[in-house]
This record gives sequence, C-alpha cells and structure tokens, in this order.
Amino acid sequence: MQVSAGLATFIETEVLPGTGVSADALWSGLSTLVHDFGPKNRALLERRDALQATIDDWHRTHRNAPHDREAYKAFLEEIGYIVPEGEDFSIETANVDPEIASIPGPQLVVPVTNARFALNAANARWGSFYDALYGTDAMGPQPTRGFDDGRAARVVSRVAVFLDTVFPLEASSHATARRYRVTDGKLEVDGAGLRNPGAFVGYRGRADVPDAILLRNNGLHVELVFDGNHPIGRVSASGLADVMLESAVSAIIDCEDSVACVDAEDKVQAYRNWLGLMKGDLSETFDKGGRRMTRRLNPDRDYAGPGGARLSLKGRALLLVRNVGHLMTNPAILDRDGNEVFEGLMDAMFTALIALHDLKKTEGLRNSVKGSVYVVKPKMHGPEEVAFSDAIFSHVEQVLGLPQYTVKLGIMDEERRTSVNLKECIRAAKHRVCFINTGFLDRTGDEIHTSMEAGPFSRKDFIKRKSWITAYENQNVDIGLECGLSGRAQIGKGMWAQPDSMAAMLEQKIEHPRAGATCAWVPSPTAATLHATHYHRVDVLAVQAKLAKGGRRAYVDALLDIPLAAYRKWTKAQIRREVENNAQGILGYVVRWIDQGVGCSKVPDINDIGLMEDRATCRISAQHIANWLHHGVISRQEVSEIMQGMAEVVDRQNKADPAYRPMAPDFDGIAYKAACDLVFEGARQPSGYTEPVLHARRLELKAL
Ligand SMILES: CC(=O)SCCNC(=O)CCNC(=O)[C@H](O)C(C)(C)COP(=O)(O)OP(=O)(O)OC[C@H]1O[C@@H](n2cnc3c(N)ncnc32)[C@H](O)[C@@H]1OP(=O)(O)O
Ligand SMILES: O=CC(=O)O
Ligand SMILES: [Mg+2]
Repeated sequence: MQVSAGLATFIETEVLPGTGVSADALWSGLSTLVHDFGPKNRALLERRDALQATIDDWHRTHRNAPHDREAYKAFLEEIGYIVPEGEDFSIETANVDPEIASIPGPQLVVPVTNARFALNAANARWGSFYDALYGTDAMGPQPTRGFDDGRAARVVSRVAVFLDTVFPLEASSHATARRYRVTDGKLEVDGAGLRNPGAFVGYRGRADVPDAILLRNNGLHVELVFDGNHPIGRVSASGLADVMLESAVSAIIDCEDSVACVDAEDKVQAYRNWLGLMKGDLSETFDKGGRRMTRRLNPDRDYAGPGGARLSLKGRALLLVRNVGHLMTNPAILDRDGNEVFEGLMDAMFTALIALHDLKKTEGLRNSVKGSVYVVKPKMHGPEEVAFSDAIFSHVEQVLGLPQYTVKLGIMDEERRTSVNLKECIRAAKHRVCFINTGFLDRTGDEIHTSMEAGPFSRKDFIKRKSWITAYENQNVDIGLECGLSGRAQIGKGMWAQPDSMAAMLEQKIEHPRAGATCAWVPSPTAATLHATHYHRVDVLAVQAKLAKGGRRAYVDALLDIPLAAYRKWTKAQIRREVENNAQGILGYVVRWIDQGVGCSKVPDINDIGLMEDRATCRISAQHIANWLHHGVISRQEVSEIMQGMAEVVDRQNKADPAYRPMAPDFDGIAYKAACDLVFEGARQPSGYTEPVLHARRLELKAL
C-alpha cells in the first residue's frame, strides 16, 4: 500500500499519539481492510450497475404501455432489487448517549472542512432565542441599519408568549413578571409558582436573585438569563436579558456531500478538524465585524439543582461524523496494485481512530459519555451494502482494540433500494443502528435516475408533491418504530434547504416532530434554535407511541409509484423556466466547488430565494435536466444556450467575490465544463451521482 506522505505524517504525528494504537497495527489493519474489503466493495458497485441496467431495459420495453404496478413490483422482486422481509425484530444497539436515544431535538449539519463553522455547530447546543428571532425574517424584513427598539420589543413579547405556552405560570404571565426567585427548592414568580413545578430544574447565582433559571420541557432545557445591566435586561421589569434554548442537540460533522475533498491534502484538512473536535482543542481565529476573535469549543454549563446540588449540562452538541459512501476512491492511498483505495474504507478507519481521543477522556470536553462513536453512512443501496458497512466497522474495531459495536451507524434512507428494503437494512446493522434518516434530497435524485428510462419526470416542485414521497416518509417512521428505535435511536427527517427563510421554517418544519421524527436537519445554528421550539410544542415520544400502535401506514407498493409527468403539456416558457432554474443552481454550486473547493453554498434560485446547495441538491437538478434531455422535452442546443445564459447570471451574482473567476464569455473554464458534464453526461453517471464528475474536474484544476 502507498500512503501519501502528508497523510501518513499527519496520522503518525498528530493522530496516533495518545490512542494506544501503534503505527504498525494501524497500517497493517488498514491494508487488510483495503485488500480484503476493496474487492467486495467493487462487487457491490457492479451489482448496482447490473440492477440499473436491468431496470433500464424493463422501462425501455414497457415505456409505451400503461404502467402495470403488479408486474413492475414482481420484476423488482425477481431481480433481487426488492428482497423478502423477514420476521419482526428489535434493534440491540447499546451504550447510546441520551442526545441520540431519548432527547428529540434539532440536528445540525456542518461541513467538516470549515473549522469556524464546525466549532459554531458544536457550540450550537445552546442558542439565544432573542437573537434568532431578531436577526431573521421570523420577525419580518430585517432592519437595514442600527438597532431597532420596536423590533426588539416585539421579539421580547413573542418569546414571552412562547414561555407562557411552554412554562405557564400559576398566577401571571412571563410578559409582566417582575421577580423570579428560588424558595425552598421551588421557582417563585411574583410570589406564585409554575403551573408545572417539575419544569424548574436548576438555577445559577443566588437563590433569591438568580443570574439564571433553568427550565425543562420534553427533555429540552431553556435558560432564562437575568442581567439588569444588559441593554435588554435593563428595560425588562424582571431583568430578563435573554432566553437561551437548548438547540442543536446533535450535530453531524460532514465529510460527505457538503465538502470538496478530492485528494490527500483535502482529506487531511477534514480529518484534522475532526481530530480537533474529538480532542477538544480545535480553535479558529478570524475577523468578524471589524474584530479579531478566536472560537473554541464551549465548556459544559453548571447550575445548582432545585435543592442546591450541583448540576452540569452539556455545552456542546453530541457530534456524529458523516463518512463518504461506498462509491468513490481517493488518490491519497494506493493499494498494492496501484489502484486508488475506496474512500469509505479510509474514512471508516481514520474517523474511528480519531474518535479514540474522545473515548479515552474521563473529564473535560467529552463528546460521548457512553463510550460510543457515531458514524453516519450515506448512500447505501439495500441490506447487502449495510451489512458490508457493519463488517467494515467490526474490522475497524478489531484493529483499534475497541469492543465490537462501539461504532454506531446512522443509516441514511436516501437511495431507493434502501427505502424499499428498509427493515432488512436495519436488521443488517441491528447492533449498531443509531439512526435512520430520510435524506429526501439524494432520495429524489435516485428516484429520477433509477427510472430515467421510464419517461420524463414532473417538474422538480411537483415531484415533491406526489404520493411516493409521503409513502417514503411515513414508511421510514413506521418501520423505525416497528424495529424498536423509539427511545433507543433517532428516526430523523431531512434538511431545511432555505437557510434565510426562517419564517417559513417556523411555520412548516413543525411537521417533522408531528410526523414522529426524533430529529430533523437544519442548515445553521440559528435554524436549530428556532426549530427547537417545535420540539417544545410536540411531545415526539408520545407521537411515536401513538403511531406505533397504529401500525404501518405505507407499503412498498406506494413507494414504487414513479413521479413521472402525467400530461406533459408544458408550455415552452414553463420548460425553459424549469431548466433555467436547475441550471442556475448547478452552475452557482459547481463554480465554487471546482474553483474554490467549497462543498456547500447558498445559491439564489430563479425567484432569488437563497437555497442551500450541496451534492445532493445538485444531483437532483442535474438528473432532472438529463431526464428531460433524454426524452426530448428539450434539445441539447437549447440546454447549451440556457447554461450559457445562466452562467452569466451566476457571474453577476458573484461579482463581489474577489476570488471568483467568471465563466462567461468564453465558457471554456473547468468549472463550466464540469457543470455541462453533470447535465449532458448525467444519464450515464452511476446512480446519477455528481461525485465522479466533480472530483475529476477539481483534480484537473488542482493539477494546474
Ligand atoms: C442533503 C444534505 O446532505 S444536507 C447536509 C449538508 N448541508 C450542510 O451541511 C449545510 C451546512 N450549512 C452551510 O454550510 C451554510 O449554512 C450555508 C452554506 C448553507 C450558508 O452559508 P453562509 O451563506 O456563509 O451563511 P450565513 O452568511 O447566513 O451565516 C454564516 C454564519 O452562520 C454560521 N453558520 C452557518 N451555517 C452553519 C452551520 N451549518 N454550522 C455552524 N455554523 C454555521 C457561520 O459560522 C457564520 O457565523 P460566524 O460568522 O459567527 O462564524
Ligand atoms: O443527505 C441528505 C439528503 O437529503 O440527501
Ligand atoms: Mg444525502
């Protein structure tokens, strides 16, 4: 095996010391992983291709006949795409931290390569409710300059309404309260108590004039901060200066779709940040608002319990690490035949090795107090690929001297072959599963690619409204409950992909806890704080108990309804607008990925709404155009013209960025070519993934 020097040095000098694992043990264990598991990995990818080719043939043969649901399902069963469902079982995952097992709340995702953001994500366990409302469109259009007293007053009133709903007082309102104090282990507000006295769980400072009061509802904490000298506290009768919400209960440190890691140099950057988070010493210094500041991990938070006993709460989100899937290889390590090794194998070994630093701690900035490592595994296709991941981690545990099943596995339910076999997928990792999560973005991309030959798909917005997606979301929750995940593991839901649209998120994302989701993804700390309010309003564990009694609401048959366009009577203008919107998203994302190595960007859509774009959203847009091209809804010539027009729009959008290289007027840069490859070669990409094109083009650029 040949390990690139930068990676080898990093592992041997920065990672291994303190883990108790020798360099010999690591490299020989990795060599076994690469050489024994590599061929199996390749075989699994070949199986994906073979199944896809058979499905393509089936659709070509049946394209002009009315869709026969029974025959289609029977065909998928016959080729082994759908496997038989076995008997009932419950997962047996042990040593799961409460943040995963039993505290429903927001799950934040962050690119691992951005230390400033990653630290912010870890610290997003607690967020100011006042700031989250004041600084977003949740309170209407933002003030253009200076401090807006009226807006601040409206924020304070709105938070008081929240407090009155979640922590009602016996005799008055939080809006008019003059004095909070602790008497005989009870919270007293203006001489009366809380309607639910058990919600008071701690305080800081003196009992008669506390600096902070700690409340808890549905497992989530809320801290009322009192400070008469603070600009807001000064104008509050009680001195209430802020309300801190426990927000990102867990956070996913992402080595996958939100980063652009194509070689050893990039992988080291990613692993180094994960190392800093696991050791607890990551820091980043930067300028913000004209000030130089250094960000570090926040400490835990200390309080006195109601009776005065010491109470400590986690100051940081419980961190999971998302590895890459089984598809890609990386030049950072070559196997004995000189082939690039599978990146998923590298990630498995190195991210678990790095987490040993956390497992060895007994105090200080710990991540898992239960001694577990949480790995999110994306883009697996069906039970055999989940079983493969399970085996990989058993090997990794052996090499690192960890008890089997120390590594927990989050299964992204984001490929169609996983959704239609979800129960068997969970069974394949039943000692490790710590979550199942509907990654509906990748799932939409796979929906299009799998049925590429069936016909033209509906427009992107309409695909979301068709029956398959409700069936997919419901089935995920119901199977999760059936397999005993409630109280032991998360049943998660997908990303809110409009980072600036917080008013809409507050209105809509409550549907996730209402649907029985233990957690749902948010793109930023602010979104985590606002989404946390939903878990105060919905008791997810009670919802899950109710849903579990009702049994399954969706079956595989409903998931197989392909969201093809029913009438195809689009006007020329509608077709053009749809393709322009997709092209703008692809170009806006890809140009930063290729030229600047940025894996997650906020890109305005055609209506000027900033959208979070990552490889999964790019997969959808690229597959959608590829599908319409394939079926002649639009011609290659028209798409080329649209791509050029949209490249000019994206150039204008990035005018203020000094590092930006315009795509127009020559349209011959590597980034522009990458975007065109994704579209024009889209139908031929494995599962419609964007990684092969993006990696190849970024490596081409780096080589220059
Ligand atoms: C389908 C899927 O796989 S989804 C999973 C992948 N997606 C993600 O991981 C989304 C992560 N989110 C992001 O990267 C960013 O929020 C973006 C790219 C969407 C928007 O980024 P920006 O335009 O820079 O955000 P914006 O200017 O509004 O805010 C920046 C501030 O918010 C913070 N912030 C934004 N997103 C995050 C985040 N995910 N985690 C932590 N902090 C964040 C930044 O630290 C920064 O604050 P600071 O100046 O104090 O450091
Ligand atoms: O990873 C998440 C998704 O939606 O895809
Ligand atoms: Mg995904």
